Amino acid sequence: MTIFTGFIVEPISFNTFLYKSLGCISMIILMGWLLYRLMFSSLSKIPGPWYTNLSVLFLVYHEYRGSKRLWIHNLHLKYGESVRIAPNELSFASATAIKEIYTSAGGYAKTELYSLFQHGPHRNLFTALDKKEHNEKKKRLADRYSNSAVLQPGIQALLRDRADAFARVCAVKKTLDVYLYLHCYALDCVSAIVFDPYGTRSIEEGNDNDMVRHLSYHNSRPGLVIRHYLPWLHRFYSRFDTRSQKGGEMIDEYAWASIRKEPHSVFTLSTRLLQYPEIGTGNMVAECLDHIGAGIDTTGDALCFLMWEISQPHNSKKMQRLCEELRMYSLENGDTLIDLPYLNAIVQETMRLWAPGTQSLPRYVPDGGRCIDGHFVPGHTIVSAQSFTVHRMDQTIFPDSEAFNPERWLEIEGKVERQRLMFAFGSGARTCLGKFLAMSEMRLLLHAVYSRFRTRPADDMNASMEMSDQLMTSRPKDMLCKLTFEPIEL
Ligand code: HEM
Repeated sequence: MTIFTGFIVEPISFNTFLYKSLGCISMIILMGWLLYRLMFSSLSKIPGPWYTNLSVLFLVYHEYRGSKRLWIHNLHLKYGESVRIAPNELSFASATAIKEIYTSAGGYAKTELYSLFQHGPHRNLFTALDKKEHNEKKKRLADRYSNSAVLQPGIQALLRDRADAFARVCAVKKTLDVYLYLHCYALDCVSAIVFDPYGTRSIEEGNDNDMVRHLSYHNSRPGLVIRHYLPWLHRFYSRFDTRSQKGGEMIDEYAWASIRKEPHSVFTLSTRLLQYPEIGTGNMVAECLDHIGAGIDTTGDALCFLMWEISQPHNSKKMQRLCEELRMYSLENGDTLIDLPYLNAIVQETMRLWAPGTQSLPRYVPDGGRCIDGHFVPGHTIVSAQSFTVHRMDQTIFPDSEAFNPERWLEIEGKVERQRLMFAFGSGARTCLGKFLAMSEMRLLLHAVYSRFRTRPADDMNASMEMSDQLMTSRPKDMLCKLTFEPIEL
């Protein structure tokens, strides 16, 4: 075999010729593919780093490492409110995009990422992907968590009882790891709404407390990412995730035992589910577990960030103002605290900065495509917004947006714009079912603590309170937050 290389004709073997030809062809295909991806693929015109045109691997890498939230946030700061984060995936940060994606008629369906939170074969309210199936489930359950339901005296008494239990521990221990005890508080509150009178008492009782210890220190993110992208590998990987498995077994056992007990209080989730025996006990238990799971880390972590922040010396005036407002209300006449301006401002600012559901809530663009923020986006593209960015990016609406400034919520000017950008509980048909419960839990806990104590970081508190990410939520990095409680002098 001979081949021309310039002007010299060299003899080469057939194999060399074959390899060189294959190499050339592969190179041409690769160049063509790169050119197509970079110049002509459907999302290539949308701003974003060039490499996100090529592969989803960059996104997966950040998801696995737990750096996705900050990676996407920095891309938004660089490229603006619309950013391409993978060949088939976009992130948005404007109020108009949120309205289109999460509330528009016809709706955008949740992606399969949510299936990771399924309990065995059971699809629940949170994990239902099909819109019709979701509507049916929601019709059954929505009134359990409406604002008026949560504010009724029976439920308020349960939440107050749990908040008082928390304050008693503060009084006795004086220095407390609130990360653990706020998770206990959140579990005790949500399990009461789900199963009363069989709610947990994890603030005081050893076995329930142990359950929280197993549930609240897991590192499920890497395992979930592997399960989502490489399900076959997960069987092997999950063997190392023993701590969350043990917590899972304990809470499963608790839920199965509680649904079988009788009677349940009339306002509970279990009472409502038991009215539909056709759905089966397995589905009922799975639904209850979902709500309990949704209510522990979220409310617990939000309160933890809040108490840490307000305990900082530079926030002492804010704490003083909160204490003074709360001390005017004894709660004995059944006050729900819903109208206290500074308390509400503190909770709102906490939800803006540290609402634990900080990350992207992914949805599929419906068939035929849609226009989002002036970009045509083809059907089946994954689109999302993340509250972490939405709550920080627009400095005209949230000036000095990284600062904890509850006072901003007391200003009349710009109120509508601020509210329009609040995305802590999601938006539209899939908005958080437990948001009124969570807000009430937070208000009552803050009353129980700050009408009696001032707090400061404990002398030996060296743990990091940086935000650290799980798959869709964020929590304090070291999962330890030691505060010292000093009784307020009368
Ligand atoms: C600070 C506390 C909480 C935060 C920040 C929070 C956040 C969220 C967010 C962002 C979503 C929407 C997910 C999406 O659209 O993809 C959601 C959904 C949901 N949350 Fe919460 N949540 C909190 C507390 C709770 C509590 C206490 C419960 C207990 C009942 C709960 C139950 C649910 C349920 C059942 C859904 C699914 C709703 C549906 O798909 O129709 N959440 N939550």
